[in-house]
Amino acid sequence: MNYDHILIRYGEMALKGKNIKQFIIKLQENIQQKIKHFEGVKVKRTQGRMFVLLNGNEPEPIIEKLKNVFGIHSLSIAIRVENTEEQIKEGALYALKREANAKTFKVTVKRISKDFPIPSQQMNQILGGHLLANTNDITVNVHEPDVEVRVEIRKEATYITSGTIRCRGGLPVGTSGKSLLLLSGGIDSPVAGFLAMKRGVQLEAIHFHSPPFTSERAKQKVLDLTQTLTKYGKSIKVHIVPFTKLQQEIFREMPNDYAMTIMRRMMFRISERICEQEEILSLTTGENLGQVASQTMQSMHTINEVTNYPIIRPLISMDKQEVIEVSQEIGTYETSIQPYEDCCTIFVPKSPKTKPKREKVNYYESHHDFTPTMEETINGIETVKITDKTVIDQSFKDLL
Ligand SMILES: Nc1ncnc2c1ncn2[C@@H]1O[C@H](COP(=O)(O)OP(=O)(O)OP(=O)(O)O)[C@@H](O)[C@H]1O
Repeated sequence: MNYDHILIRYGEMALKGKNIKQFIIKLQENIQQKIKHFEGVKVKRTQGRMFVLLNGNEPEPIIEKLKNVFGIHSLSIAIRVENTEEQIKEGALYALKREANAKTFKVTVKRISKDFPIPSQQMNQILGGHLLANTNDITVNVHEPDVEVRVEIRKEATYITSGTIRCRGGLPVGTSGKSLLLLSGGIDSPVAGFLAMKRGVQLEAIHFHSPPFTSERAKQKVLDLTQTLTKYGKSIKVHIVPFTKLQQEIFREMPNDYAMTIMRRMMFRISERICEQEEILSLTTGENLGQVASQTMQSMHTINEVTNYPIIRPLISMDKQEVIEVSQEIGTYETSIQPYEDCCTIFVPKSPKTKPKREKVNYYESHHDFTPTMEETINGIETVKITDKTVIDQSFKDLL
């Protein structure tokens, strides 16, 4: 007898009424995609649960992958036995004995298929007695057991587990549409992307760079961050915008204290063009309230004016320290703190307006035609698809 399945629970998704089927199919697809490199592994669905059939594979490396699949609430290693009292007893004993350090246990039986003749409560007692009789130094504790042996008697078979691993929850990536993440090399925007993905959003990313003021390393850092994000979803397309000429024109032609606001408006305008081209319905940024001049309420109001697209700002209510903690946990922090320049910080004027007015910005913009440079910039955009297998190093630029 051996653990041969991983049982997957999908919490919040169970609340989605009529759409549940579509969510479950997407979750199954995403799981299959993440573990397709393990030979013989299969993902199966039954009522309210999903199972990974291990087919001889060790469970641990597969669990490591599954922990990062949004939509999974928790999982357990399971053993599948036939629906007979003897088999279930044997399976429960195996599951309990695997927990070598446990001093107390509890059995919880769920009889989902009424084809099985013994009611749950009675089966609880039968199994509790069997486990006590066949083990030493372990007692029952129904309130705070070291281990809970869970027995689910289903129509096709019984699944027995003895531990629960909490996962990230959220919704399967791809069930909430696509968003374009404005990705800098900083700490915040990768976290924003991660949190959007957690709500089922599939990402593409856009990065503005300004060579020679920003280096090849700075661009590569963004690709590295993107690759880390693919751990939590699918491959991600990154659109790299050559921003130098337009930025220089903005800073040359516009009043210094309004240049940053106008630059941000250009970033949204260009992002919108990518959205149209890629059929993306929203933008996602790492903006927060009140951190810097471009993130005051007044500033957001003025910058937002140029787009009708919804802007998702997952970090809006978070403290910087909270954002840092998430970035450390998801593995983007160490890359984000590498000291490479960002186009938006290189060109920042000494004293940008913290309360830029819409009328003034519109007035300034109407006195200069940015269209030719804007079109040239858009024509120069390069797109690269990053998967969790993409090899990114200095020579990567040759692929662009
Ligand atoms: N070079 C860039 N390319 C794409 N998006 C950018 C770029 N620079 C900034 N952004 C977007 O604008 C948001 C606000 O940037 P800003 O530099 O004001 O704040 P930040 O807190 O330093 O953000 P981050 O830590 O993400 O760089 C970023 O979170 C990101 O979404």
